[in-house]
Amino acid sequence: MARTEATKLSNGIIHNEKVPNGSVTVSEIHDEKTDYTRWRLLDERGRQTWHYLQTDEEVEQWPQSTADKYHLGLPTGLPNLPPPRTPLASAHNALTFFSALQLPPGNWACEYGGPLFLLPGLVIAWYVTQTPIPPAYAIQIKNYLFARQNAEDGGWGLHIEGESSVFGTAMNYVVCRLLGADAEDPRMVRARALLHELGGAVNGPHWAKFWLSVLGVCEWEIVNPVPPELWLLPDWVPIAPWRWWIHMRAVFLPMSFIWSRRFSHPLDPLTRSLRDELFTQPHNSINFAAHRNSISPRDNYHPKTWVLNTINWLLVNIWNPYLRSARLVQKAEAWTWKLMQMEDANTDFANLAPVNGPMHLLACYIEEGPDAYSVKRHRERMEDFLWVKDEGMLMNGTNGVQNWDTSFAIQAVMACPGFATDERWRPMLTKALEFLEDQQIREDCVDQEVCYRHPRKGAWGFSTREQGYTVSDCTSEAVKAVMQLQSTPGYPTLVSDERIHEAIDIILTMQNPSGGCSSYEPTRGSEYLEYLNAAEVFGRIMVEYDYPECTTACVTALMLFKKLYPTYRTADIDAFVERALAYIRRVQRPDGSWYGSWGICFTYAGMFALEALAAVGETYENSERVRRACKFFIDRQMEDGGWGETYRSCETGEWCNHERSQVVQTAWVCIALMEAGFPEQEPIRKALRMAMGRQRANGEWLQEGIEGVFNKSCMISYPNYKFIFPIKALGMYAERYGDIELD
Ligand SMILES: CC(C)=CCC[C@@H](C)[C@H]1CC[C@@]2(C)C3=C(CC[C@]12C)[C@@]1(C)CC[C@H](O)C(C)(C)[C@@H]1CC3
Repeated sequence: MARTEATKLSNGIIHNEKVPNGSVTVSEIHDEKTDYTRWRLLDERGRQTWHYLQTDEEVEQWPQSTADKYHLGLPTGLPNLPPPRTPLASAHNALTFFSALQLPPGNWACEYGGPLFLLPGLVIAWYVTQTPIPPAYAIQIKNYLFARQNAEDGGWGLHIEGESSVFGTAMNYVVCRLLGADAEDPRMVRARALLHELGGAVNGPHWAKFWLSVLGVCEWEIVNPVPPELWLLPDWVPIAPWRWWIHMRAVFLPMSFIWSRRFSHPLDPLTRSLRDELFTQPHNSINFAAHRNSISPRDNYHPKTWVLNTINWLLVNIWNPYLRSARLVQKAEAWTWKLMQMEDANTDFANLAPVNGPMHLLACYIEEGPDAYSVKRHRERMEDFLWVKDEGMLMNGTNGVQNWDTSFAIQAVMACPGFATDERWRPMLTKALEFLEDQQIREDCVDQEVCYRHPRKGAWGFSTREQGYTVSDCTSEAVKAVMQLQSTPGYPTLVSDERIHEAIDIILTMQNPSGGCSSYEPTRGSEYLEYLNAAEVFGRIMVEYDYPECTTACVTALMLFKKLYPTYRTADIDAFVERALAYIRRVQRPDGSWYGSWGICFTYAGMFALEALAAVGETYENSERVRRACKFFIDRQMEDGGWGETYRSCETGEWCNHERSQVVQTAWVCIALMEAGFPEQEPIRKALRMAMGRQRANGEWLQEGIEGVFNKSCMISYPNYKFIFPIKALGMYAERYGDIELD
């Protein structure tokens, strides 16, 4: 075994430096582990944080819940159930299991991993802001990354199922090193070899170059400009940042501030060593400025356009050296800082998402110093993004899936005849209703026009009320769940009519002139802004687009509302629905399918689109397009009765069959066919038989392929879907055809 020398770093992590001639093999590696019986998930009104208990006393006082055990991959001890013979019995078993995972405030939680570019931002931000990293976190994060290292080449990709890229490999290599991994650990050696094969870190995309410059491993000259001056453009300018998709402008904001300050962590032994490890030539011989546009083909999903390249050239060669006056810089930085403070105030430092969150932490550290309240609060908020599972600790794509999964869970149960009025499920559903009531956003943002925020009073976001961002379909799915429960005998009216009206008012603001709906706001800028897409690794990110999924959610919420409240804004609702349906019809592809942007892929969007059409009475019987849509699915049913497509469908825009059918996608298609009123029962029965066949004796289904996507190229996990959608499909079947045995 090689000899190691331990160095204690400023952040408290013990860092093992292998003496150069040492070598170890994978079989000799004994990674440190944490004690899984000591992890606990705390859910405070939806704010979820994991805690590693230090003493036996604490362990005794705070017992591990079934949900903790399940998420950690420990045996839950949940009992085997009578084998289900009918769809409803299967749904019942599934719900028996799933209900045990409900958290005390009434919501469900789960891992929300997939992207592999989030931890690097967090860990680099922690490191450069001297934030102490608890040893248990360091151990767990490394374990997760090693568990997710691609077996064939030792690298990491953009997401957990993606092929290795410079972005994934360079950045996660850095994370492991910052958390104490040894450069001579064979897994690091392999990752480094691959990175060098791909040309080294100079071939990373813009975000990689940005973070490596922050860390002091690259020179800032390698980073294409991120000028905060853009925030000074008058609002009417077609490229003004307020028009961009909310995630892009939220990232651009702190990034432009940090870029403008050219913050770099002072060199230390570890970063000095990284300067040697990440490149294929000696650090001092690299012409960083010449690598601004270097990028490996594996990372170049959306190559920069000639327009952007020209703008970058002008900024680097003319604007920055000759025209960018100190006064202007100061003004731009002051205004970006003000906008950042508004984002922090409006979210209580939770921030929109895990990319801008760590950047805000760093920006506050730069501007206000290490002891500022803003820095302290941001450090606390970083906890909200972390998740622990059997493989280790990862960073979620948001601060959780609280509202979204809880709304869908309610709707799935509502699809099962008799469940909502069954005493067995009433407490669970009432709790879930209480949670949604608590999470509706009750106030608009302070100075919403100044900080370009869309109205939010009455809305629901994807995760929590604190995060506080209106999302069209999250509002719709939540208000649907609330209306469904509150109109069922035996449930309290927690959300008043007035508050339901407020939600509907918000939904009515979400439609674009096209008739379609986007995610967070109506579209504010032209699709041509995609010419300025500088991220390289993602497609279609610059502005809000229309999505059949979001549009459908709005339509179905409005239709249910109209049924229950037939007098409120009826004309507006009718006009909205008509335009929305025209949009859904227009974007159907000639082969009968719809392309999905938030779930993989055609199976997901098809389910929504057919639900929207069914909501206005357009079904197989009376519509050629619905028949075409059904044919699209029937043609792709697999031998075993299921359906399966891979994430490649999202990337390529063409159906890519999975080698194995997937329970979640099979449920989506069953729901789609039932919504469509597909006249033959056999394909649906066969599909549900397959799903029931994969159900375990305790009622659960095991995790299969990844379910979700964003920005066309990045996949993201929705582990609760394997409960929610099969339950809904089984319930719908029983409702429509009777709860009969399927064979
Ligand atoms: C490129 C950047 C900034 C990465 C950070 C990740 C976010 C952009 C992603 C992670 C989760 C994500 C996919 C999400 C959405 C938008 C983009 C998010 C927030 C939305 C809200 C869009 C509308 C969708 O119908 C749905 C509600 C499913 C998702 C939920 C998650």
